[in-house]
Amino acid sequence: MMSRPQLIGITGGSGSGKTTIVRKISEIIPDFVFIPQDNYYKSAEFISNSNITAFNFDHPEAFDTELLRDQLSDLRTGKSVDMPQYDFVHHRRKEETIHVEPKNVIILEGIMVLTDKRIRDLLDLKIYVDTPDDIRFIRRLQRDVEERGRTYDSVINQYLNVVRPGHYEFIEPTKNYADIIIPEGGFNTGALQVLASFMKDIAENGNISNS
Ligand SMILES: Nc1ncnc2c1ncn2[C@@H]1O[C@H](COP(=O)(O)OP(=O)(O)O)[C@@H](O)[C@H]1O
Ligand SMILES: O=c1ccn([C@@H]2O[C@H](COP(=O)(O)O)[C@@H](O)[C@H]2O)c(=O)[nH]1
Repeated sequence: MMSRPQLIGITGGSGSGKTTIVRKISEIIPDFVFIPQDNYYKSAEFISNSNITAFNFDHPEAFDTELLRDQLSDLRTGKSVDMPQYDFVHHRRKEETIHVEPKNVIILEGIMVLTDKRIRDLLDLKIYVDTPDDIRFIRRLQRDVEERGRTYDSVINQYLNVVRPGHYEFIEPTKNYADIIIPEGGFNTGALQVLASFMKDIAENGNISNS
Protein backbone atom coordinates (compact mmCIF):
# COMPACT_ATOMS: atom_id res chain seq x y z
CA MET A 1 0.00 0.00 0.00
CA MET A 2 1.56 3.28 -1.15
CA SER A 3 -0.51 5.85 0.81
CA ARG A 4 -3.42 5.68 3.15
CA PRO A 5 -6.59 3.99 1.82
CA GLN A 6 -8.96 6.31 -0.05
CA LEU A 7 -12.61 6.37 0.92
CA ILE A 8 -15.31 6.78 -1.71
CA GLY A 9 -18.83 7.49 -0.44
CA ILE A 10 -21.79 6.57 -2.66
CA THR A 11 -25.18 7.86 -1.56
CA GLY A 12 -28.64 8.58 -2.99
CA GLY A 13 -32.22 7.72 -2.13
CA SER A 14 -33.50 4.23 -1.51
CA GLY A 15 -33.79 2.39 -4.84
CA SER A 16 -31.59 4.88 -6.69
CA GLY A 17 -29.21 2.12 -7.78
CA LYS A 18 -26.33 2.57 -5.32
CA THR A 19 -25.80 -1.13 -4.67
CA THR A 20 -26.13 -1.92 -8.35
CA ILE A 21 -23.37 0.60 -9.15
CA VAL A 22 -21.06 -1.05 -6.64
CA ARG A 23 -21.86 -4.49 -8.05
CA LYS A 24 -21.16 -3.35 -11.59
CA ILE A 25 -17.92 -1.64 -10.58
CA SER A 26 -16.79 -4.86 -8.92
CA GLU A 27 -17.17 -6.59 -12.29
CA ILE A 28 -14.69 -4.09 -13.78
CA ILE A 29 -12.34 -3.62 -10.84
CA PRO A 30 -12.82 -6.10 -7.99
CA ASP A 31 -10.00 -4.87 -5.79
CA PHE A 32 -11.75 -2.75 -3.15
CA VAL A 33 -13.35 -3.03 0.26
CA PHE A 34 -17.14 -2.63 0.30
CA ILE A 35 -18.85 -1.22 3.39
CA PRO A 36 -22.66 -1.01 3.16
CA GLN A 37 -24.01 1.57 5.63
CA ASP A 38 -27.05 -0.73 6.03
CA ASN A 39 -24.82 -3.05 8.05
CA TYR A 40 -24.72 -0.39 10.75
CA TYR A 41 -28.49 -0.24 11.30
CA LYS A 42 -29.44 -0.59 14.95
CA SER A 43 -31.53 -3.71 15.63
CA ALA A 44 -35.31 -3.27 15.64
CA GLU A 45 -36.46 -6.89 15.96
CA PHE A 46 -39.92 -5.86 17.27
CA ILE A 47 -40.75 -4.60 13.76
CA SER A 48 -42.87 -6.60 11.29
CA ASN A 49 -44.89 -5.84 8.15
CA SER A 50 -47.87 -4.76 10.26
CA ASN A 51 -46.04 -2.18 12.42
CA ILE A 52 -43.34 -1.15 9.93
CA THR A 53 -43.45 2.56 10.81
CA ALA A 54 -42.91 1.94 14.54
CA PHE A 55 -39.17 2.31 13.94
CA ASN A 56 -37.93 4.99 11.57
CA PHE A 57 -35.22 3.43 9.38
CA ASP A 58 -35.07 6.68 7.41
CA HIS A 59 -33.72 8.82 10.23
CA PRO A 60 -30.00 9.33 11.00
CA GLU A 61 -30.58 7.97 14.52
CA ALA A 62 -31.45 4.57 13.03
CA PHE A 63 -27.75 3.96 12.37
CA ASP A 64 -24.95 3.14 14.80
CA THR A 65 -22.88 6.01 13.41
CA GLU A 66 -20.27 5.87 16.19
CA LEU A 67 -19.39 2.30 15.25
CA LEU A 68 -19.33 3.18 11.54
CA ARG A 69 -17.09 6.18 12.19
CA ASP A 70 -14.71 4.12 14.35
CA GLN A 71 -14.47 1.32 11.81
CA LEU A 72 -13.96 3.68 8.88
CA SER A 73 -11.26 5.52 10.80
CA ASP A 74 -9.54 2.21 11.50
CA LEU A 75 -9.67 1.12 7.86
CA ARG A 76 -8.44 4.53 6.78
CA THR A 77 -5.36 4.15 8.94
CA GLY A 78 -4.68 0.64 7.70
CA LYS A 79 -6.28 -1.38 10.52
CA SER A 80 -8.65 -4.29 9.98
CA VAL A 81 -12.20 -4.33 11.42
CA ASP A 82 -14.97 -6.81 12.17
CA MET A 83 -17.90 -5.39 10.21
CA PRO A 84 -21.43 -6.12 11.46
CA GLN A 85 -24.05 -7.59 9.12
CA TYR A 86 -27.74 -6.73 8.93
CA ASP A 87 -30.76 -8.98 8.37
CA PHE A 88 -33.42 -6.99 6.45
CA VAL A 89 -36.09 -9.66 6.80
CA HIS A 90 -35.93 -9.71 10.61
CA HIS A 91 -34.76 -6.09 11.06
CA ARG A 92 -31.77 -6.92 13.22
CA ARG A 93 -28.03 -7.19 13.34
CA LYS A 94 -26.76 -10.70 12.67
CA GLU A 95 -24.62 -12.58 15.19
CA GLU A 96 -21.78 -13.04 12.70
CA THR A 97 -19.41 -10.27 11.65
CA ILE A 98 -17.13 -10.11 8.61
CA HIS A 99 -13.42 -9.59 9.10
CA VAL A 100 -12.31 -6.81 6.73
CA GLU A 101 -8.70 -6.03 5.87
CA PRO A 102 -8.06 -2.53 4.44
CA LYS A 103 -7.27 -2.00 0.75
CA ASN A 104 -6.27 1.10 -1.22
CA VAL A 105 -9.91 1.75 -2.17
CA ILE A 106 -12.79 1.58 0.30
CA ILE A 107 -16.37 2.17 -0.87
CA LEU A 108 -18.98 3.21 1.69
CA GLU A 109 -22.51 2.96 0.25
CA GLY A 110 -25.79 3.98 1.84
CA ILE A 111 -28.71 6.41 2.03
CA MET A 112 -27.08 8.66 4.63
CA VAL A 113 -23.34 8.54 4.10
CA LEU A 114 -23.24 12.31 3.53
CA THR A 115 -25.79 13.26 6.20
CA ASP A 116 -23.56 13.13 9.29
CA LYS A 117 -20.50 15.38 9.27
CA ARG A 118 -18.49 12.80 11.23
CA ILE A 119 -18.74 10.37 8.32
CA ARG A 120 -18.68 12.98 5.55
CA ASP A 121 -15.36 14.33 6.78
CA LEU A 122 -13.74 10.92 6.38
CA LEU A 123 -14.61 10.64 2.69
CA ASP A 124 -12.13 11.49 -0.05
CA LEU A 125 -14.67 11.37 -2.90
CA LYS A 126 -18.42 11.87 -2.53
CA ILE A 127 -20.90 10.56 -5.09
CA TYR A 128 -24.68 11.09 -5.21
CA VAL A 129 -26.83 8.78 -7.34
CA ASP A 130 -29.75 10.85 -8.57
CA THR A 131 -32.75 8.86 -9.77
CA PRO A 132 -36.33 10.13 -10.08
CA ASP A 133 -38.63 9.35 -7.15
CA ASP A 134 -41.18 7.34 -9.13
CA ILE A 135 -38.48 5.06 -10.54
CA ARG A 136 -36.93 4.62 -7.09
CA PHE A 137 -40.27 3.72 -5.58
CA ILE A 138 -41.10 1.13 -8.24
CA ARG A 139 -37.67 -0.48 -7.83
CA ARG A 140 -37.98 -0.49 -4.06
CA LEU A 141 -41.45 -2.01 -4.12
CA GLN A 142 -40.33 -4.88 -6.34
CA ARG A 143 -37.09 -5.46 -4.43
CA ASP A 144 -38.54 -5.30 -0.93
CA VAL A 145 -41.32 -7.76 -1.77
CA GLU A 146 -38.97 -10.14 -3.59
CA GLU A 147 -35.91 -9.93 -1.34
CA ARG A 148 -36.75 -8.33 1.98
CA GLY A 149 -39.82 -10.33 3.08
CA ARG A 150 -42.21 -7.39 2.73
CA THR A 151 -45.84 -7.04 1.63
CA TYR A 152 -47.01 -4.47 -0.92
CA ASP A 153 -49.16 -2.71 1.68
CA SER A 154 -46.33 -2.37 4.17
CA VAL A 155 -43.87 -1.03 1.56
CA ILE A 156 -46.43 1.60 0.44
CA ASN A 157 -47.35 2.56 4.01
CA GLN A 158 -43.69 2.90 5.03
CA TYR A 159 -42.84 4.85 1.90
CA LEU A 160 -45.58 7.44 2.32
CA ASN A 161 -45.16 7.89 6.08
CA VAL A 162 -41.42 7.76 6.70
CA VAL A 163 -39.28 6.98 3.65
CA ARG A 164 -40.48 9.90 1.50
CA PRO A 165 -40.35 12.56 4.27
CA GLY A 166 -36.95 11.23 5.42
CA HIS A 167 -35.63 11.41 1.89
CA TYR A 168 -36.45 15.11 1.56
CA GLU A 169 -35.22 15.96 5.05
CA PHE A 170 -31.99 13.96 5.32
CA ILE A 171 -30.91 12.60 1.93
CA GLU A 172 -31.79 14.86 -1.00
CA PRO A 173 -30.14 17.95 0.59
CA THR A 174 -26.83 16.05 0.81
CA LYS A 175 -26.54 16.22 -2.97
CA ASN A 176 -24.93 19.59 -2.27
CA TYR A 177 -21.93 17.87 -0.69
CA ALA A 178 -21.34 15.59 -3.68
CA ASP A 179 -18.26 15.87 -5.89
CA ILE A 180 -20.00 13.83 -8.58
CA ILE A 181 -23.70 13.27 -9.33
CA ILE A 182 -24.60 10.15 -11.30
CA PRO A 183 -28.02 10.24 -12.96
CA GLU A 184 -30.03 7.00 -13.04
CA GLY A 185 -27.65 4.65 -11.27
CA GLY A 186 -26.36 1.27 -12.32
CA PHE A 187 -26.99 1.37 -16.05
CA ASN A 188 -25.18 4.66 -16.63
CA THR A 189 -22.26 2.89 -18.29
CA GLY A 190 -20.34 6.09 -19.05
CA ALA A 191 -20.31 7.10 -15.39
CA LEU A 192 -19.37 3.56 -14.37
CA GLN A 193 -16.39 3.52 -16.72
CA VAL A 194 -15.12 6.87 -15.44
CA LEU A 195 -15.50 5.80 -11.82
CA ALA A 196 -13.90 2.41 -12.43
CA SER A 197 -10.87 3.85 -14.18
CA PHE A 198 -10.46 6.42 -11.40
CA MET A 199 -10.60 3.61 -8.83
CA LYS A 200 -8.15 1.50 -10.82
CA ASP A 201 -5.73 4.41 -10.69
CA ILE A 202 -6.04 4.72 -6.92
CA ALA A 203 -5.87 0.95 -6.43
CA GLU A 204 -2.61 0.80 -8.39
CA ASN A 205 -1.00 4.12 -7.47
CA GLY A 206 -2.71 4.83 -4.16
CA ASN A 207 -3.55 8.52 -4.28
CA ILE A 208 -6.10 11.26 -4.57
CA SER A 209 -4.34 14.61 -4.63
CA ASN A 210 -5.30 15.76 -1.11
CA SER A 211 -4.21 12.60 0.76
N1 LIG B 1 -30.96 0.99 -13.94
C1 LIG B 1 -31.79 0.07 -13.42
N2 LIG B 1 -32.80 -0.42 -14.16
C2 LIG B 1 -33.64 -1.32 -13.63
N3 LIG B 1 -33.56 -1.81 -12.37
C3 LIG B 1 -32.57 -1.37 -11.61
C4 LIG B 1 -31.62 -0.40 -12.06
N4 LIG B 1 -30.75 -0.13 -11.06
C5 LIG B 1 -31.15 -0.88 -10.03
N5 LIG B 1 -32.23 -1.64 -10.35
C6 LIG B 1 -32.95 -2.55 -9.47
O1 LIG B 1 -33.66 -1.73 -8.53
C7 LIG B 1 -33.57 -2.29 -7.22
C8 LIG B 1 -32.91 -1.26 -6.32
O2 LIG B 1 -31.57 -1.07 -6.75
P1 LIG B 1 -30.39 -0.98 -5.71
O3 LIG B 1 -29.11 -0.96 -6.46
O4 LIG B 1 -30.57 -2.04 -4.65
O5 LIG B 1 -30.70 0.46 -5.09
P2 LIG B 1 -30.19 1.11 -3.76
O6 LIG B 1 -28.98 0.34 -3.30
O7 LIG B 1 -29.87 2.51 -4.13
O8 LIG B 1 -31.36 1.02 -2.82
C9 LIG B 1 -32.79 -3.58 -7.35
O9 LIG B 1 -33.71 -4.65 -7.40
C10 LIG B 1 -32.03 -3.44 -8.67
O10 LIG B 1 -31.84 -4.68 -9.30
O1 LIG C 1 -34.92 -3.23 8.62
C1 LIG C 1 -34.97 -2.35 7.73
C2 LIG C 1 -33.87 -1.52 7.44
C3 LIG C 1 -33.96 -0.60 6.42
N1 LIG C 1 -35.10 -0.48 5.72
C4 LIG C 1 -35.17 0.47 4.59
O2 LIG C 1 -34.04 0.31 3.78
C5 LIG C 1 -33.77 1.51 3.09
C6 LIG C 1 -32.27 1.68 2.85
O3 LIG C 1 -31.78 0.65 2.05
P1 LIG C 1 -31.61 0.83 0.45
O4 LIG C 1 -30.87 -0.42 0.04
O5 LIG C 1 -30.80 2.06 0.22
O6 LIG C 1 -32.98 0.93 -0.14
C7 LIG C 1 -34.30 2.64 3.96
O7 LIG C 1 -35.03 3.56 3.17
C8 LIG C 1 -35.19 1.92 5.01
O8 LIG C 1 -36.53 2.40 4.93
C9 LIG C 1 -36.20 -1.27 6.01
O9 LIG C 1 -37.27 -1.15 5.36
N2 LIG C 1 -36.10 -2.19 7.01
